[in-house]
Amino acid sequence: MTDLLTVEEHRDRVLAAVVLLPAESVPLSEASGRTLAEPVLAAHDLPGFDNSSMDGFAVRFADVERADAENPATLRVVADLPAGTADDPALAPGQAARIMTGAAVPADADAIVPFEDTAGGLADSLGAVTVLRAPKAVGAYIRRRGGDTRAGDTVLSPGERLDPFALGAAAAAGVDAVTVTRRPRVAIISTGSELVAPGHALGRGQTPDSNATLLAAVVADADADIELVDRIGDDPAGIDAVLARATRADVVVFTGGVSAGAYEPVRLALADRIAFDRVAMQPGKPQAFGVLDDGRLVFGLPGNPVSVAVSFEVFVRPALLALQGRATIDRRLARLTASESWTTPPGRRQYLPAVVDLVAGTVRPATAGGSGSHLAASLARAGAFAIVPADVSVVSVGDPLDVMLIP
Ligand SMILES: Nc1nc2c(c(=O)[nH]1)N[C@H]1C(S)=C(S)[C@@H](COP(=O)(O)OP(=O)(O)OC[C@H]3O[C@@H](n4cnc5c(N)ncnc54)[C@H](O)[C@@H]3O)O[C@H]1N2
Ligand code: MOO
Repeated sequence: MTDLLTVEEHRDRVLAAVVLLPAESVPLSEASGRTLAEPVLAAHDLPGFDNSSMDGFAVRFADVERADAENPATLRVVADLPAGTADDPALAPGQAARIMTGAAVPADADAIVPFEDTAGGLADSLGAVTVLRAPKAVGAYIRRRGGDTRAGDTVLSPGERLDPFALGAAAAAGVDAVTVTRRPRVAIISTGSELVAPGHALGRGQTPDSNATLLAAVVADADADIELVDRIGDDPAGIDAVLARATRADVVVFTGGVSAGAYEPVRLALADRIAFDRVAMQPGKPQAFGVLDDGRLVFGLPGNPVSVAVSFEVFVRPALLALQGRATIDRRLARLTASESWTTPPGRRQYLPAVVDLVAGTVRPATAGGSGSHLAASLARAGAFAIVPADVSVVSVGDPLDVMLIP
């Protein structure tokens, strides 16, 4: 028996094979979930002009700085400024302009008095205004030009995922198109003559193909496109046939058929083209990976459903994100305390489906009765994987652990 690879050794091999996907320009409306290939620079200052943050009056601070209820200051209202107006009315001493939130502040004004600090409020706001409370200082309630970002400043950096906040920032900075990497195209193929479609009545020895459904969801969640989802039996000839149907894919993910049995179609068909290894992790020990001559990355994940979920998180998802040029390819880790004890396999790092309580700072197994890699339904309870080092054989209550949070 050859030595087991460490998780890092296998993962490094996978990541070393990744070639960044090409970049393309897309409108913001089509950029959600894409990864930036070039920075987004502000096209203009933001805000683009000094503007009011309150509905009220643009005033000369010197006219109202001593105003209070006993000594109100009365000003003549000489203009009305809705948001969007290009007007810049002159204000002489003793004059004010009614102004709405977002409207440009006149060059002669240096403070805003909200309606709430006047005698008449909105109801009596054209003609004259009586100020009952002085603004705190020059600049009160004025949002300054460039206070958020300056023209030419970097708003978003390469490697960032365009989430809703990032898209909003790009739009606010005056940008309507972004340069992003192409979405990876992924083919998902379940292997196993025992597999039937979910919902199909089960005969003896048959099991629902849950891996394809799980993988299609996690692939989409990794901002990749599904090129093909297929299911084949244990005949190795089916492997080349399905590869021929998936020529547009960047990544092909097989599940099942990689271990030591007599009918292992992935191993039998691909042993001379990709590497079959054993990795010191549980679940997910048998792993296949390689690059076909045409550049497609091929993963052969162990067929057990929990093994598939873990293998995807540890190897496939980082590769899909690296293909996109994503700056962060790892899930967030939290350091949490075990609230139950459990035993773990010696010599293999365990990724245990877990329930976390981030408020209490605790983690416990999601699957009763240990870490069985076949516990597909119990996996639904997990929101994380507790990572137990290879040299630990028992986790005791109170032990600190790294926990991979999903998402
Ligand atoms: N003699 C040995 N036997 C096994 C070893 C070993 O080292 N020596 N490793 C075990 C481990 S660990 C795992 S994990 C599995 C992986 O085996 P395969 O990748 O060949 O997977 P299969 O045998 O095809 O399936 C395993 C298991 O998972 C079920 N399965 C498969 N595909 C699906 C699917 N799409 N949806 C739901 N369930 C699926 C399948 O029915 C089996 O029960 O090998 C061990 N054996
Ligand atoms: O390594 Mo297997 O994936 O433990 O069940």
